Formats: sequence, C-alpha cells, structure tokens
Amino acid sequence: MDALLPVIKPGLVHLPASTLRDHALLFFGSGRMVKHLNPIRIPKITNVKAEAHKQVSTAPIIDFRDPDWKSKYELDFEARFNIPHITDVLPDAVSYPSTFCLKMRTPVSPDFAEGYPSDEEWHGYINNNDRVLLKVIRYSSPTSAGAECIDPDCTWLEQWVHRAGPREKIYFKPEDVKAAIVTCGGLCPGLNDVIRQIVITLEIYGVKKIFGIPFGYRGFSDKSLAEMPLSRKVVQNIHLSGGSLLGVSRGGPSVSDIVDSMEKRGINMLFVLGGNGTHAGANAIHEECNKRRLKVAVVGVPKTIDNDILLMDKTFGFDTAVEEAQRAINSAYIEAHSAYHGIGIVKLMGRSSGFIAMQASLASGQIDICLIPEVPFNLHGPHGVLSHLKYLLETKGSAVVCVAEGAGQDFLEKINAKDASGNIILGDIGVHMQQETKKYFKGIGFPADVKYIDPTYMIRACRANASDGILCTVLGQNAVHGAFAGYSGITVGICNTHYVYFPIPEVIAQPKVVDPNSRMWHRCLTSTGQPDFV
Ligand SMILES: Nc1ncnc2c1ncn2[C@@H]1O[C@H](COP(=O)(O)OP(=O)(O)O)[C@@H](O)[C@H]1O
Ligand SMILES: O=P(O)(O)OC[C@H]1O[C@](O)(COP(=O)(O)O)[C@@H](O)[C@@H]1O
Ligand SMILES: [Mg+2]
Repeated sequence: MDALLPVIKPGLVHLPASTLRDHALLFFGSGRMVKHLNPIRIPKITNVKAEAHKQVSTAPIIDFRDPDWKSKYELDFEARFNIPHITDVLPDAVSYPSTFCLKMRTPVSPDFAEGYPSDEEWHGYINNNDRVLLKVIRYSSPTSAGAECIDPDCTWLEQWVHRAGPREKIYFKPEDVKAAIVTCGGLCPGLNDVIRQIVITLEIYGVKKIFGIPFGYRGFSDKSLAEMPLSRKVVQNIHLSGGSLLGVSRGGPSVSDIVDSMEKRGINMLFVLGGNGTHAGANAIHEECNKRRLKVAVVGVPKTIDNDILLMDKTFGFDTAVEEAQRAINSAYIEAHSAYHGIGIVKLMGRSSGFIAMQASLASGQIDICLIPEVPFNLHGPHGVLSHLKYLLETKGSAVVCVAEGAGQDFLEKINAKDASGNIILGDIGVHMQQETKKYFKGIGFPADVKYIDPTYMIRACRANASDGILCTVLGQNAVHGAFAGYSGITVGICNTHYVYFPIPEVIAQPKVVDPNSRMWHRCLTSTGQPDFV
C-alpha cells in the first residue's frame, strides 16, 4: 500500500517527524521529490499499521530545493531532542556542586554551609554538551536493506542526542529532596533492579527522604495505600525476585490529582517506571508541574517487555523475556517432535509489536512459523498457515509455531473492551490457532496432535537475567543523575550501546514495531524457512 505525503506547496514536502526517524523503509522512486507537483507517493511502505501511528507526531517541513536543508534539518533535530530543564520555567533556579562523587560517598557536612565538597581531580562527570549519535549507519542508497532515508540521495544526516550521566552541577540540595518512585502498567523483569538502583544512587547523593508509591498512579489517590519508605537496607535484595516491590496497576487518578497529591506530599523528584501509557502520564505530570511553576524533576525509565518504545536499542526486561521464552518453545518442540504429526503452538506477549516472538524464534532455531502483528497472514487457503503446517507434517513430521498475542486479530471477534488504562483488550489468537488447527486437520482427515503453550505471565513475572540486571542498574543510576542535573520530562535509554536522555514525547509518539523490511525480520524468515502466508 502506498503512503501519501502531502505537498504543502510545489517542492515542499511535509513529512511526519517519525517517518524521518523510524523503521519504515522509504523508497523515493525515480527522480527527486522536488520535481513533483502532485502529492508525493512513497511506495513500498509495507508497515501500514506503523504508518497509521506515524501521523501523530510533529511534522517538520523540508524544502529540498533549499541548499541548506541538511543543516536546517539537523538544527531542527537538535531542537526536538533538547531535554527540558527546570531553568526553562524557573530561570532563577540555583545550581550547586554535585554531591555525587565516587571518592566521597556521603556528604561530609550536614548543612553544606560552605557548599558541597567535590573532588576536582575526578573526571567522572558528563559535560552538558556531550552527545551520542542516534543513527550510526551511512546508507549509500535507499535500496540498501533497512535504509532510513530522508531524501532520494540518502544524504548522511547527523542526529545527536544527549548523553546521560552525572553532571558537575546539580539543581537540588539532597536535604531538600523528597523522592518518589512509582511503577505502572504490566509487570516486566527488572522493575525491582531499577527501583533498587534509584534508591542506592539517591542515597549516594545524600537524599534521606525516599518513598515508593504503591500500585502505580493509583497510589497517589487511594487513601488506603500508604507511601513505602525506601532505603538501601529495604531494597538491598529485591532484585532477587521478579515483580515490583511497589506493585503495579493500570488506570488511576487524573494528572491534576496526581500533581495535587505530589504537592501535598512535598515530592520534588518523581521516578516513573512504565511503558508508553505511563510515560504519557509522566510527561503530563511534568507539564502540569511546569504550569504550576513547581521545582520538580519527573524522570521516566522505560519499562516494556514488548520492547515497543522508540529509538532505543532495547528496553529492560526484553532480553530476559526472550530468554525465558526459550523454555516454552523448547517444550513445544519436544512435545511436537515426540508426537506422531505433532504441532506445538506457543503464544508470546506483544500487543502491537512482535519483537519477543521474532527474537525468541530466532534464538531458538526450533520455530517453523513465526507470526507477528506487523505482518499480515492467512490461516486458511492454499497459501495459508494451515496448509503449510500440513506440508511440514508431511515433510518433517512435526512443526512448531510461535505467535505474538497481537497477531491475526482480524480473525477474532472484536471484544470492544478496553482495560483501565484505555488499552484495547485483544482476542486470544493462541487459543484461536489451536482450535482452527485441530478443526482443519480433523476436517481433512489428516492426523495431527496439537499442543498449545501460553507462557506469557510466567515470562513476565520472572527476575531479570544478568544482561538486563546491568541495563537496569545503569538506567536507574542515570535516572537519578538526570533528576539531580535539573532535567524533567525526560526518559533514559540505551542507544548504540551508549546511555542517553530523550525528551519523553519523542519516544512515545507511537509504539515501536518490527519493520518487515528489516534485516532482523528477514533473518527470522531465513531461520524458520516460512513462506509468505498471503
Ligand atoms: N495518555 C495518558 N495520559 C496520562 N496517563 C496515562 C495515559 N495513558 C496511560 N496512562 C496511565 O499510565 C499508566 C500505565 O498505562 P498502561 O497503558 O497500562 O501501561 P504502560 O505504561 O506499560 O503502557 C496507567 O495508570 C494509565 O492510567
Ligand atoms: O494482562 P495485563 O496485565 O493487562 O497485561 C497484558 C499486556 O502486558 C504486556 O505484556 C505489556 O504491556 P504494558 O507495556 O502496557 O505493560 C502486553 O504485551 C500485554 O498485552
Ligand atoms: Mg503500553
């Protein structure tokens, strides 16, 4: 399907910002865009779902006739990725020398009358002008696999984002800080690791008042839920188990009620652990604080097992989920392989993004068919999944299918319901596939032994593996550094193996999805050997 890019005036192309930076593969056809007088079509954007989301974010205007369009684009990018600071609304906010110094773990003076002691020799701080490159591949042609091009020549554009880490100047005196941590949405391996590291780092800065808000945003309004005092002692071993020490929830009070509650409690640093929805809330809280001219730092740490947050290499918990999924896939494989004409079906999480299913299939090497929300497929018909399953039984004797929960929703009756956060409640594609598979083979009188495994909540509830443990630790530390540096309305992430701060709106403009034209999806197809089911 073609995507339409409206021309504002001849030669002036209005591109959704996210089109410029995300995973869709853009082919610009022949000739330069500036020659078109009619709306420009960019063929071959196969991810229609992703494109639909893309209309929401800000839309820079690029005039490719302008010889300076490249530098203008880069400047515009710099502005978009500027990270909000409390001095934007409170220009008189005072800074102090940082109390975070590894050679001096606790502040020596209780009242800091002479300012905070710091170690001049310690080169452990990040300069505010340090930047990390967001995109590191220089594509020579729009036809290169996975190419993300802005113009037909695929011009190299520098897209810099802010480097995360401790700053030499801080905007909060530790003794004036009341910090709160809240975890929202569904569970995700590593939540406790992040909570633990935020608490430990806050204590290193010298903060004494640290609290957990129980059960997500609900904890701000539910009078029966008391704040949970946190300290290194409380959090020391919490990373040894999954879940969240603080509890999670969906839905909850309005943003203005949350900020009222924060004001009442005297919270001036808020660490928000959650996904797209939570971050939308965090950004709204940050904006409400700005409106009320409150000196508050709101910092997010992206939590999503689905890995559906834009611009980062990955989110914490994702690696663990992929690893844990191996157990389910292997069991399905053993069952299928040991049965006469055995078929194993495994459903994995992924509401709108098939990252877990794709990576878990790739990692296992045991999957014959991987189905994700981003790639349409037919179940029935000569090119459908079911007839391929028959072929696999005939040729291999068994087959294993991995299906993401958001895949094939068109086959299911719409539930027309939403959860407390407003997320659409999906039909169960795993159960549907199990039933359809059984029905199909019975119908054609071909023996098949179908086993279905749904490990979704088991995967989500487990503790983080070692690589996620490290990621959580660094993200948690950087969240605290960002708050002390006076940034607010930001979130932390890993980008090309470096740690960065992003302005929240840029990472939640739409869910990150698997690009069906990406090398990774092609690798997955190479591994499964599956055909197109269309
Ligand atoms: N657009 C929004 N503005 C403010 N709060 C939101 C928004 N979307 C979701 N939330 C709140 O964020 C929390 C978590 O959202 P949810 O979608 O359940 O999980 P996740 O953050 O993992 O995507 C819920 O308490 C929900 O009410
Ligand atoms: O049953 P629950 O708790 O609503 O969670 C189900 C959802 O949780 C997820 O794992 C993650 O969703 P969130 O990132 O919104 O927490 C989705 O894949 C899944 O649809
Ligand atoms: Mg979500």
